Amino acid sequence: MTANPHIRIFDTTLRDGEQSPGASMTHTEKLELASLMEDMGVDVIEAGFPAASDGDFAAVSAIAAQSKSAIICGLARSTPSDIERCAEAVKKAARPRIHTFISTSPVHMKHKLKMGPNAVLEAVGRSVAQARNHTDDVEWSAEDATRTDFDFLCKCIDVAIASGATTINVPDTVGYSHPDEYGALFRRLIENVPNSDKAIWSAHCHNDLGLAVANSISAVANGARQIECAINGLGERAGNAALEEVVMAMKVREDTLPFSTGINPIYLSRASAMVSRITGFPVQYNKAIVGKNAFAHESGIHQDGMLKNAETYEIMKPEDVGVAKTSLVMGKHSGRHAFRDKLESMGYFLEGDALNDAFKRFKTLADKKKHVFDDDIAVLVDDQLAAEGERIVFKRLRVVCGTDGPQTAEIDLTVEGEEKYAIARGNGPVDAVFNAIRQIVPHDSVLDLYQVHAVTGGTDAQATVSVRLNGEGIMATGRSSDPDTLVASAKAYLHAVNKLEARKAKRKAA
Ligand SMILES: CC(=O)SCCNC(=O)CCNC(=O)[C@H](O)C(C)(C)COP(=O)(O)OP(=O)(O)OC[C@H]1O[C@@H](n2cnc3c(N)ncnc32)[C@H](O)[C@@H]1OP(=O)(O)O
Ligand SMILES: CC(C)C(=O)C(=O)O
Ligand SMILES: [Mg+2]
Repeated sequence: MTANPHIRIFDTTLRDGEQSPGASMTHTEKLELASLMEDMGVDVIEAGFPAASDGDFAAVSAIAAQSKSAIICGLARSTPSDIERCAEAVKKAARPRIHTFISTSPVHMKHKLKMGPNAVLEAVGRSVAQARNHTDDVEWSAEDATRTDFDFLCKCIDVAIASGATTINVPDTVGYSHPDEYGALFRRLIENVPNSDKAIWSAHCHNDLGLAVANSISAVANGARQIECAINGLGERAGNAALEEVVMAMKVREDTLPFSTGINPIYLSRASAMVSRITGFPVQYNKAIVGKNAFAHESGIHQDGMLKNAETYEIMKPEDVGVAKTSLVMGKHSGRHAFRDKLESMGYFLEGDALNDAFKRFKTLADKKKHVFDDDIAVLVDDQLAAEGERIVFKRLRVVCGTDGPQTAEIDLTVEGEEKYAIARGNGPVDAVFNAIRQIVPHDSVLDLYQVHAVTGGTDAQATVSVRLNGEGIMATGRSSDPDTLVASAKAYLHAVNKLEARKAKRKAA
């Protein structure tokens, strides 16, 4: 059996990625990222554009100096001064590469470079030869290759290879191509360019139409052996092909994409988090491989499938890409299987009616609340367990409050199974609620403490209310939680009344 062809992963997060508006990185951050890239197994690190600034030059030089085994590459225009500066910056690397480029499309040559095709051809030969004077690893790129006349592109590449280029990059600079077309371009170029076997062919795709990863994969299927990509798909405009996506596409679909890379995917999650932290660009929740939701399931049918066998809804293992584990997120789409599993993981073992009741209460809460956290579930179950066997049971509450007053509360309770209703006013909504309860359950105890705090964050957080009553020297504290603070208050008060009554009865019996 022959080994799968090796696809070189060329990471341009530090060069094309940094060109993304707002993504500038400090010297130290660049070194930190380059070091992680080496650990991860990146073959070529494009560390920057040394002629761009003294800062860029210093960063490329430092990355070259700290490098161990990866190729360290700098980008240069075809101008002699850019190439000299780049050569100087990468020279300390164990494996230095100069990457030089010039545009070849009619629109770029005419309007941007203001050069004719012959002048461009001359620049290709001269720049590659100059770069070869410094290193035997020279990459040449035809900027805007996908909008370039095919015959002219072939001529340029022919000259680049003849002048010593060892890697030929065919960028889809403006993200214009689509997979069939881009793959066919590689096939045609490799078939038509003389000495095409003397160079490694490289894909560099932008994501303006959301096709960067698909185009890169198509290039590989048609002869490319290097993919230029960036962590989190960072890069000019809509970005470059995302490194984590191209790597995992080839790994997961090795059956139809028989290629290998040197990347250890366990680092993918960490690399993504590092780039996000450094640039301040958040990772989209539904981003493939590294998004917060890439291994999270909320809907009941999927959660049930996942609990039975993870292969039902996951095509790769989260731990393979450095994500601790799949998360079954509890929300309004969750089902009973996942709810029970969650409870058990939190140490609650409910069965039968208790489980059904808790599940019903959980669904009611999830309908009201966007995020149901473990703490929310804990108080929900604790409340239910505490309420079991209580004499006075809360049913319904309606409160009128606001600036115009009077604050009024209407409450429905059952006392030993018998339905009771009361309406009362108060000095504020909480007072009105407690007065209404007192009408149904008259008692002499005094309110010692009333405290509210949020269980979880956000304006939809559950409020936990604690109420302490003191009657005839006996104290009882009630506690309850609900997204509605007044409902939590009523339930906490009743919880305390129930406890107080039970304690008084115990004392009498003693
Ligand atoms: C598709 C890509 O990603 S290309 C890489 C993009 N990266 C960058 O631009 C890196 C950051 N750039 C910079 O710091 C600056 O643009 C520099 C230092 C490179 C050049 O700065 P300046 O000399 O002020 O030129 P400016 O950026 O305004 O214009 C670019 C010049 O380079 C020319 N040019 C562009 N590409 C090339 C090329 N590959 N080879 C030769 N000349 C080129 C343009 O025609 C223009 O020339 P002109 O001044 O004669 O009109
Ligand atoms: C400089 C080249 C490789 C580039 O970034 C592009 O064409 O997108
Ligand atoms: Mg680019």
